[in-house]
Amino acid sequence: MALGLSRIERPDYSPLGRTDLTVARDRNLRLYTHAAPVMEMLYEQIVNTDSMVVLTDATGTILHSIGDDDFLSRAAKVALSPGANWSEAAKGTNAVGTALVDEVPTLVHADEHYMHANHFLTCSAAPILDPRGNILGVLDVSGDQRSYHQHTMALVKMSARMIENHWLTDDYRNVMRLHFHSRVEFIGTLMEGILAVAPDGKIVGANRGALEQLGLSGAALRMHSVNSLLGLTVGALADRFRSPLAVPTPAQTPDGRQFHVHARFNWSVWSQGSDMGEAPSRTSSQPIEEATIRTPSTPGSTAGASTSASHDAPRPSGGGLKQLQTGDAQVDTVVGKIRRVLNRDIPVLVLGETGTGKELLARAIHQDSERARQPFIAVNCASIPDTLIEAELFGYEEGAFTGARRKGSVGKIVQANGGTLFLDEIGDMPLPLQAHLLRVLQERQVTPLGSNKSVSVDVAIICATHRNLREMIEAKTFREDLYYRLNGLAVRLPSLRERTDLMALVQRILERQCPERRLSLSSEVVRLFQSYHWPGNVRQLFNVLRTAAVMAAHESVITRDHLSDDFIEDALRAAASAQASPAPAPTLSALSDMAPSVALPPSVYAPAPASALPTWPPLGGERANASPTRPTGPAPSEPPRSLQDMEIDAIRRAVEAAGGNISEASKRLGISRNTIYRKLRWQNPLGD
Ligand SMILES: Nc1ncnc2c1ncn2[C@@H]1O[C@H](COP(=O)(O)OP(=O)(O)OP(=O)(O)O)[C@@H](O)[C@H]1O
Repeated sequence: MALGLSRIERPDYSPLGRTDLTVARDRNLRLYTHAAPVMEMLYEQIVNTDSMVVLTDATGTILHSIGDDDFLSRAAKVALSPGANWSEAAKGTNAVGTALVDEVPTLVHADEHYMHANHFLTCSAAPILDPRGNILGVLDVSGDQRSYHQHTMALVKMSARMIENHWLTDDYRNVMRLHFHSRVEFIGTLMEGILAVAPDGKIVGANRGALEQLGLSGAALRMHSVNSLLGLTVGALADRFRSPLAVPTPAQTPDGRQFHVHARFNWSVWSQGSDMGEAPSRTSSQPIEEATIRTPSTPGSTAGASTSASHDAPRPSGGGLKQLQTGDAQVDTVVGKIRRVLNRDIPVLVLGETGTGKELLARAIHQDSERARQPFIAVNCASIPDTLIEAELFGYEEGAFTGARRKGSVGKIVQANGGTLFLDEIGDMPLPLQAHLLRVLQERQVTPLGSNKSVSVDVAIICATHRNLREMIEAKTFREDLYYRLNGLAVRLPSLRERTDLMALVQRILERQCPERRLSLSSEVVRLFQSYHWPGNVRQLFNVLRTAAVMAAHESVITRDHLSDDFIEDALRAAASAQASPAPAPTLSALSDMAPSVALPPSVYAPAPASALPTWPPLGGERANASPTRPTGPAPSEPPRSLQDMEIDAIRRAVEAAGGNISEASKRLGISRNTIYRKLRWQNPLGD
């Protein structure tokens, strides 16, 4: 089975030990602080209904629960108690685990649970997201399935929203918040949208109500300023809403939606800290005091050749992304896309063959960003042994290891705090570490190995790989959830043979290498270069030119004599075979179908077209006496079944075959996860 789970066994009740649970609770103290009063209120609504209220962290581990005594003891028997993990990996389909994966409110009722032991439950869960869309945890009401009530889900959703709104207000207490709704009387209620606005007018955070009313994703919203979105300026809002008596002002979005807007801000903080053009001092969702932590690199670090850092580098004036533009349209497109997400806290995934300049691009992004004066830390996941990479990334406490490394070390993630972390060859990161990294990205906190104290971090993430991550996901060697977390914007750097600016690139490299003399190429070398396939991409070109420039010490033209013999041989062979065979199509990298250049968040992925459906298992094949591979319809003696029934049967069987793993089943069927849930619930006797 895909997740190694058995449907019929009792769930493995192996909760976290006391210490681990304490650590998990400490780490999520802020979540608990916001959630606890809301959980009490929620419980008051469901008391005496054989139910309980559950709070989990972003990994699905139960942090806290309150409920009816009788039900709590029954729930404990299926590990529905603090310390137990309810991720899909641990329990198969269940409301908490599925809400975590889908990041939407989820009801899982009775036998919709993957494990038989959980069939007595009905569970309504809603994810709790921070204002940047990072998942913080899940709020859930679980009860005896016989006590199901359709209002429970609505209550859970509203409660999760309440926690999110508290979190947002707390996060952005020192910036301006816009509370808005299309109906003025809804301002101040749970239905209102809230936007956090930086002093320069950029939108830096939003609650769920805002996304819903504006019909925009968090990422799309962060591309806007309050002016471009609502036609209002921060200055005018500040002037108007300084008075506590100010009434909401009307505003309209570019697509014609009309709202009433009320701005709230702390005038004394605002007037001191803002000159209306300044970027926010705090761009993350952390409290102010946490966001200012800067931890220097320690001597115990094992940086070596695989990691590099540039601390407090002066912000270069003409460098950055512009220097990469030498006339190739594909590179221009990549740079254009990146410019649009710059400083928007959107993780960038750079795809491309080795030597195409992925790290150079990452450095350029950092240099052009507001983080340019903070560290740029590059970690090559492929060149660090698996056994060291965890310590390298997350750091370790003094005494966590014996021997030379006993001194303790600040991990690379903490070193990058405030700046940019570049994870090169992310596809080479071992699976267990992928889970650890995902946790850090979700919680924005790092706990060094051997320590029980976590450090808050604020890093921009850029990853790169030459591997096909989609294939790795299929092969289960790369986590899908991490892929989506890292892939805010995926861009592919073209291989050198696809680029149309070879000669401009040559010129740029020669100018950089020998600024004191003007070097050019002989026409023979130009021809050789143009017919060559450059398997090592720009890195190879760079090396060939560096050698040639040295060889041509006192000359101004690089000729064939200045090139190394093996390169000439290789290039001539390539030129000869190109002449012998009909002109080959430019060898597009195998990566070309790896990812769209702009990655859409999972929620925007369209279901596969109907033509992708033939992987469906044969319809009707699940009946006891039918061969599972026989593509037959129902036996003639049976009453004809509706298409709808057959479709649902097929979905059920695919889910079964995928071991309860809905993601896997959706891939096999070529339909979205949501469609699976919708279709299966269609049959739900409770009609949800
Ligand atoms: N646009 C460019 N202009 C000048 N030099 C470049 C350019 N792109 C790449 N290079 C040079 O090519 C070499 C390889 O670049 P880089 O390390 O960024 O590639 P990469 O794709 O990250 O490689 P790998 O996949 O092996 O990690 C570096 O020496 C870099 O300076």
